Amino acid sequence: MADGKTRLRVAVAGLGAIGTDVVKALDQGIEGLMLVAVSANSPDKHSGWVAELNSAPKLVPIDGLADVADIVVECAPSKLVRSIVAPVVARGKTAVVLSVGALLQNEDLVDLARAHGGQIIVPTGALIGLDAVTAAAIGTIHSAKLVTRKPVAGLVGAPHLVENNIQIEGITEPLRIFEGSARDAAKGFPANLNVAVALSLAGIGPDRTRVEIWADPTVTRNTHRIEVDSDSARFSMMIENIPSENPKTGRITALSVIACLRKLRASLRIGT
Ligand SMILES: NC(=O)C1=CN([C@@H]2O[C@H](COP(=O)(O)OP(=O)(O)OC[C@H]3O[C@@H](n4cnc5c(N)ncnc54)[C@H](O)[C@@H]3O)[C@@H](O)[C@H]2O)C=CC1
Ligand SMILES: O=C([O-])CC(=O)C(=O)O
Repeated sequence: MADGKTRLRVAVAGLGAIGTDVVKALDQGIEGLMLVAVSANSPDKHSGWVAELNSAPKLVPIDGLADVADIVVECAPSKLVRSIVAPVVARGKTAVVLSVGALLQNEDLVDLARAHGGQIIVPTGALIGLDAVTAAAIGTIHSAKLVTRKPVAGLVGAPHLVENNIQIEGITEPLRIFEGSARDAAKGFPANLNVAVALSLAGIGPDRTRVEIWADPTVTRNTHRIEVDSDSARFSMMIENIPSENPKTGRITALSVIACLRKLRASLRIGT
């Protein structure tokens, strides 16, 4: 549990575009939290800068994180979600999950958390407006839709494109490459459309949430527009994300995680 000063111990799994920024923010200090451990695929690559952090977190394999932390932040490839999250929630601890698309294939993790008093937190991440969506979902949401436009570099290699032999390299005009449910979007674009699943889990679920994906050579930003109609409000919102060093991931994603961590123990908490 928390240390003597009641600071919660935090570990970060995955030191890529998101994890590196989250680790640095934790090291700079977040009220009520302390960085204790990180996991990397190639620890040697990271040992230098990690050792220079003020908090000097331990480098441990992902299966050791639940032993040393109260909160584990998953920022790793989606195939690792189960091995990172299951031991955490089974000990009644908190997992912050970024690879939210993978939760659809691992829905029992939520049952595991419920059974053991753990919690899975999905930050708004690269999206916008989940506060309004969760509020509207207390009433009745009639429809929810996401339209995503990404530069080609943010989509190449996605299984949906490979399996359907859809060529997007060299296109000169926007091309709609997918239309369907959030569930199918997550299967076809596991590293590119976490936002679709986040929207669906906040609202009306992965089968009723509609998704359109465009490969768009005219945009430089990962652009997401949500359109929601409910018995309390109708709203549409758009976010244009500047890609991070990983072109699939918007820069704001790491900032959303940091904001989410700040809220955990903040004296003043704004927003749902
Ligand atoms: N919820 C959201 O809004 C968003 C979610 N994402 C998702 O978040 C996850 C992380 O994204 P990025 O940081 O951009 O990815 P990234 O590819 O930049 O970083 C992932 C890191 O995990 C490391 N890794 C691989 N195997 C590991 C292991 N066994 N142990 C520890 N580390 C390991 C990789 O070496 C890499 O450094 C991805 O699944 C991505 O799809 C990305 C953007 C938005
Ligand atoms: O949802 C994702 O996986 C990433 C994304 O679209 C973004 O960062 O804009």
